[in-house]
Amino acid sequence: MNPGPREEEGLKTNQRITITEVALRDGSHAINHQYTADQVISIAKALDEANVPYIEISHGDGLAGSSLQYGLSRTNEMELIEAAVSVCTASKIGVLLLPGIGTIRHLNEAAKLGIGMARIATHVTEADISAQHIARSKELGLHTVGFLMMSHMAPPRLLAEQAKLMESYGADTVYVVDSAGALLPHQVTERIRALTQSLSVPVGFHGHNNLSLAMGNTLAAIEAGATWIDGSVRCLGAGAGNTQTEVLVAVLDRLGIETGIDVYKIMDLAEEIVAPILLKPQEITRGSLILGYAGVYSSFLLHAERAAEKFGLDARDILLEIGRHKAVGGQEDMIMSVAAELAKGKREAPV
Ligand SMILES: C[C@H](O)CC(=O)C(=O)O
Ligand SMILES: [Mn+2]
Repeated sequence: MNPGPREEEGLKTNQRITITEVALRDGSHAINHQYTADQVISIAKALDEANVPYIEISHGDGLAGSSLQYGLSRTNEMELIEAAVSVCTASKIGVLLLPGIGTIRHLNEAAKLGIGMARIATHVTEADISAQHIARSKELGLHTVGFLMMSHMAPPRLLAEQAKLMESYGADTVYVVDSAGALLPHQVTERIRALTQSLSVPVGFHGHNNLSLAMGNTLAAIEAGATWIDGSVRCLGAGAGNTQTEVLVAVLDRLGIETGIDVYKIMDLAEEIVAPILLKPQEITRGSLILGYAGVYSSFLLHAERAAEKFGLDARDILLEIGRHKAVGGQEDMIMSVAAELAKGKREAPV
């Protein structure tokens, strides 16, 4: 393939970027956790053939997320992990674990299936609850990532302190996670810089495209020193999805930044294997736009749309109210109670 002219200047990095594909985990939110084993096998196999280094698979809310609160999975995630491991030769399978939703027992179980990475995710100010999970992941010999969610809710200095805690527990990489897709490029730069200046381990970035900034933010993150980047093929992630992997691979190739991923193969799998399973195209709708605008967790979108239908409300009003409450991941139950309150207020409002 002729990649065309490379950019002369490029970004200020000569580092290789390690990409983690998250459509099989973050994308689970967008399809109501309905992945089948056949879908996971065909996507994982194609990602492996495209030479994607890491593929994350779990319920959208991490190991053991399948529940009434977060959404029931169609297929047991351990079955999905096992199936993916069996078809991958180059790619390593990773899992996400939110302490309190998943436990050490789930991590042990996934490790037995042959995963190569565990990402331990906490709210941005709660890194201290990750200590034992990070330590266990290291004992299991896994590449261990600290994943600081809702990073827009903490200023750079506090974020760096939390990242430092994760590093002290043994994390091999720490991520700035823009769960709400609310960060603007300069805010990504400040946050990534704060981490690269205070950590010795590599820094990663996970974006969401709710404000159409996932790609711009990712490039800002790379320029500020992030070397681990998440993407989802065809934007198959919560809300408007993540940085679109096949586009990112092409952009980085144009910039002369090495990912090791085959550009044609990643484009083909996005088009031929992932696009057909989408419930609807991943675009920025008024609902996903509000997530970024109000700083709300991307996975709350479908929950809010269901609540809006149930109570005859506009999902945007629910999401704005949730944003005012500063709800964090795990507080999905708040969506229904906020909706019930709004509906009550509407009924009682003087006419
Ligand atoms: C559990 C969340 O969906 C993790 C994530 O991808 C994010 O915070 O963003
Ligand atoms: Mn996400």
